[in-house]
Amino acid sequence: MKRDPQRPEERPEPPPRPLLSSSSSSPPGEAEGAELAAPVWIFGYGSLVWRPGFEFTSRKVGFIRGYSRRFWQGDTFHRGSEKMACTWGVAYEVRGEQIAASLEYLNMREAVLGGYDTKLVKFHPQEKDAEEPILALVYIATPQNPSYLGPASEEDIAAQIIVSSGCAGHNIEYLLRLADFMRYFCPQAEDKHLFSIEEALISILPCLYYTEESLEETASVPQKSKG
Ligand SMILES: N[C@@H](CCC(=O)N[C@@H](CS)C(=O)NCC(=O)O)C(=O)O
Repeated sequence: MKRDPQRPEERPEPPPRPLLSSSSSSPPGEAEGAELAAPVWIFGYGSLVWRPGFEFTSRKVGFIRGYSRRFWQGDTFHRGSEKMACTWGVAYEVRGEQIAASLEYLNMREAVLGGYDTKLVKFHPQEKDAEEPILALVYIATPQNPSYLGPASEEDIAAQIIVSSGCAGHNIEYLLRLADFMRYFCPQAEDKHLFSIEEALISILPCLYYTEESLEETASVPQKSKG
């Protein structure tokens, strides 16, 4: 059972408006001048940040308000607050034929296999001159979904991540790639939960991160002679 982030607490959002209002009968992407049709934005905050798995036209780093990323979701397939919480991630712009293709792919990956619900949220691009927030689709796990594991200590979550892997790879990769994304693309953002789990994981597996001290300690330990 692996843990990936989802958000059990959420602020009541306004009822979602229809995502794609199209008067044409043909599916999105085949309508006349589909490339001129309005784009759809999809926000990722977990593996979608570093493994979207679908074709997109552009992407932006930014955040959504009212949600907190929590590793409280277990998954046996892919890798086993009321202050204004923010969750940072990546929003992908899809256009034309990318819309149907990405939604079909994500419905399987996120909803059918992952137990996530879909919601419309306001995405705030990180760019300084970003105008208005962008309406984006996000896949969110609620406590009612079958893979919900609920709150646990960062140490327990780290211990579970260490022993979890699945068809998409090891759960350690999931955690470390997400922590790296936050460090390099959103250094100003806080995510105590994520980095406490990473810290707990490194303290359990010091081999993951060699430090000067650990190398010196290793060197000073007398090697048992074979034989
Ligand atoms: N919905 C979140 C989490 C997505 C996520 O991690 N979903 C799992 C399925 S439950 C997944 O696709 N895992 C693929 C992987 O671990 O590479 C996001 O927006 O990134």
